[in-house]
Amino acid sequence: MSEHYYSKKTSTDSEEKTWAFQLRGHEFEFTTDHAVFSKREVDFGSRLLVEAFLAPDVDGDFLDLGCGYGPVGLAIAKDFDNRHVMMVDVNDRALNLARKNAVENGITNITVQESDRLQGVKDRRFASIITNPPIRAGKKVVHMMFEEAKEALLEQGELWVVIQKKQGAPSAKQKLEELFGNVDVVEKQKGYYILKAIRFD
Ligand SMILES: C[S@@+](CC[C@H](N)C(=O)[O-])C[C@H]1O[C@@H](n2cnc3c(N)ncnc32)[C@H](O)[C@@H]1O
Repeated sequence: MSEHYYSKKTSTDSEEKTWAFQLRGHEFEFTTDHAVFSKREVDFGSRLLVEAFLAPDVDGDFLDLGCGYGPVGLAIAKDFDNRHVMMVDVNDRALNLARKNAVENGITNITVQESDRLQGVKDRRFASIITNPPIRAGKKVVHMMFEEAKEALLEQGELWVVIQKKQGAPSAKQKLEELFGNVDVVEKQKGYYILKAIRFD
């Protein structure tokens, strides 16, 4: 059976690598491994998302949905140390790396937890949900994530998404418009779109 970064269990051999990367003006050391998304450097889209992100007006925790080895949630947790960042993923290896990367970078205002979409954090509400979604898991899964994200946001909470035009940015934008009644293209670079939708009801 083929193995993907969105699989829950990872049987591929482990070969951890550690490298440095700067995000939001902070120097990080990330450890990554086989069968984890973007293992050689921080993905261009994730970096664009992290750099574009602004805290919402509303108080509350943040959620990094599909955290992988942790670059998005950890960079945001570092910069907003008055907020708590919940980081979730389905992939066990990614979750363990995210925990390790939090420790190695001295970041404590986070919780790393297994969750299929938002099913594992059903009782929680967030001020911002930030995601580089698992395109390869399919449009149905990604759009379900958007639906569940809307329900999990506080009033005036914000959903931030990075998605490439060729991987479905137009249909993601349309889905967010339908769900939230608003969507903003915060940034566009090299075919990557940063979309933001605000929960008003
Ligand atoms: C495009 S990657 C982004 C990873 C990480 N945020 C980064 O920037 O490197 C999407 C992530 O979503 C995770 N994922 C796939 N299906 C998921 C699901 N049903 N629920 C939660 N996370 C999922 C994958 O394991 C993967 O780590």
